[in-house]
Amino acid sequence: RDVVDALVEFMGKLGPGSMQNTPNWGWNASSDPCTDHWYGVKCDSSNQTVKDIVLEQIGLSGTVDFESVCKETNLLLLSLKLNNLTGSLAKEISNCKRLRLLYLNGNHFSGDLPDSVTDLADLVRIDISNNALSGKLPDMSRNMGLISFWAQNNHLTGQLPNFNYHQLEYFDVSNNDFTGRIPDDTGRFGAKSFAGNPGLCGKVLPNVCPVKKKYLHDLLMYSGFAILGLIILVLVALLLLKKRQNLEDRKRKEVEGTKDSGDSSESNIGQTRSEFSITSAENGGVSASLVVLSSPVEAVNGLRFEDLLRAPAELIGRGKHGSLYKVLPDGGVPLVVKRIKDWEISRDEFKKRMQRIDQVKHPKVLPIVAYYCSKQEKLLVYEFQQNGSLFKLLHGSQNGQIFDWGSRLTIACNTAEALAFMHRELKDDQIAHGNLKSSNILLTKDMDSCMSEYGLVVEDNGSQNSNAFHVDVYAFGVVLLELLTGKPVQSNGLDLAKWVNSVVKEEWTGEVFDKALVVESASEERMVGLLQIALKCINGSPDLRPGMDQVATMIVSLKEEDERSMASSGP
Ligand SMILES: Nc1ncnc2c1ncn2[C@@H]1O[C@H](COP(=O)(O)OP(=O)(O)OP(=O)(O)O)[C@@H](O)[C@H]1O
Repeated sequence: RDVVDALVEFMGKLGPGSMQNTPNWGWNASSDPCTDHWYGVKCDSSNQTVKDIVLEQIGLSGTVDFESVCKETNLLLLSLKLNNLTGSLAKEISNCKRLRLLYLNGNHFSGDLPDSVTDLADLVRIDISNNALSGKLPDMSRNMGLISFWAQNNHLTGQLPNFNYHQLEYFDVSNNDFTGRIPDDTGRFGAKSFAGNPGLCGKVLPNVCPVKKKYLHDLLMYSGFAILGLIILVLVALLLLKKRQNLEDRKRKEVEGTKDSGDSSESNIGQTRSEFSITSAENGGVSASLVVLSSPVEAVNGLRFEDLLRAPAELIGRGKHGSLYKVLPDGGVPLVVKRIKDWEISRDEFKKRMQRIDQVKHPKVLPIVAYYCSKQEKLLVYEFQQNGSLFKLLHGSQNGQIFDWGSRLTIACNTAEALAFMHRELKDDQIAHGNLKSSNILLTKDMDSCMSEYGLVVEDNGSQNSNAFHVDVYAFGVVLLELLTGKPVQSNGLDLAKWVNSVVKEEWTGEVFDKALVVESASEERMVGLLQIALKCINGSPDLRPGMDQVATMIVSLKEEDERSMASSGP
């Protein structure tokens, strides 16, 4: 009875329409909506509850009393579309808990769509289009089952709320006053669904959205972090530098103190410089023993052994054949001092050898600046090369440097020519390099390559000695393999040579090359050409290896071919 009374009250407020006087109108408290078949009412199969109320296009002109109509809590469908209804949509709409379909379109409703609509958990379709609704829409993503939302031709404002766009089949909010970004990230609804909202922007609309403030905020935040990180890094680097300087100062003072007191005992001298400075002082008149060869570097010409002794020294390598120190003489250029150990060679012989090497000058061979020879030790002085070695370039941290095919071929060519020249000039003296490897190919300040430590190693074995030039050719072949494969060498290059030989035998030649070269699309034809030269150099039978002259000629012509092809394929 309560429900019937409430429905009658609801109808009373809807105002007179065109159908009230028809015989089956019903809608009075003395009849039953189901059994007496009220106009527009449908009930469940047991005629107990009203399921649908459909009062469409019958000229109703009052207001909707949602509180009353929703007394029928089992209502599934309420359609009042295409009338002249006015007033607002009250929050009591949510009392129609099971409402699935709500059609209010084509009236004169005003005010907003109440938040309580989002409590209608079973709502499937809602049409509020063509009214005079205003205000913001509630967050409709809570209406999980919604598949149609029509709200076009109203005066709705604010940002579009979230919807379950993935689920929606129909969506129209065109011709309102919405603003901001379209939240539809599915892109399922085109411009038509959003048109007529001048303040809206998005992918599908002509209005492109400005960069989100959040992005700007994030960008600023992250750059802030990066700058902070950088500042910390710089501070740490400065701190380390300062520490190092202090250490060097301390060492220098220690050494100077030692000299001043006339005490040359080992224990008083800084560890890094002790090895060559003490033992070299064996014969007293030390300055006479340092032979300074004519050097292109002016600052080196007046170098005295005392200058070397006094200068701060840093051990930078301890190899098979000796130790290497970086030395910074007062006011001079940085030098390196190679201390060769266990070299059974007479002083005269050593001197003669060094002088011969000095006479044979090649621009791509690092000249010896000075040498020192005593019974117990041999020292060689070279200019320090700040850009490191080919080894470092190939296998060290590359700091984003690209070591391309052209540069590799140039180094191969320079080294081959320099080695061929030295072999030619020093053939009669039987002076080969003896220890060619990528760490002995250095890079000058102009990133030119130059070969270092020529002639410092002589194998004791007499029969091998006669093959010293062939050994150099083998070593050069291994350098070529390193350039081509980008792989480091172990066991004197035997492992790399073995691996390359096996891959080539299996005809997977392409697999051999450094990925960096493949990525750069270096000419495979010329890489294979260089590989063939390398394989000739590492021939197991020394006598079958080509001479360095021959090797240099082959590489020069390969380089010319490469340059020609670059020029013809250039812009
Ligand atoms: N003149 C130089 N300037 C700058 N770095 C150099 C110079 N000479 C050698 N080096 C580098 O110093 C490091 C140590 O050199 P060292 O000659 O002691 O090593 P090695 O050649 O591996 O040993 P070994 O010659 O005894 O077999 C190497 O990385 C080498 O490239």
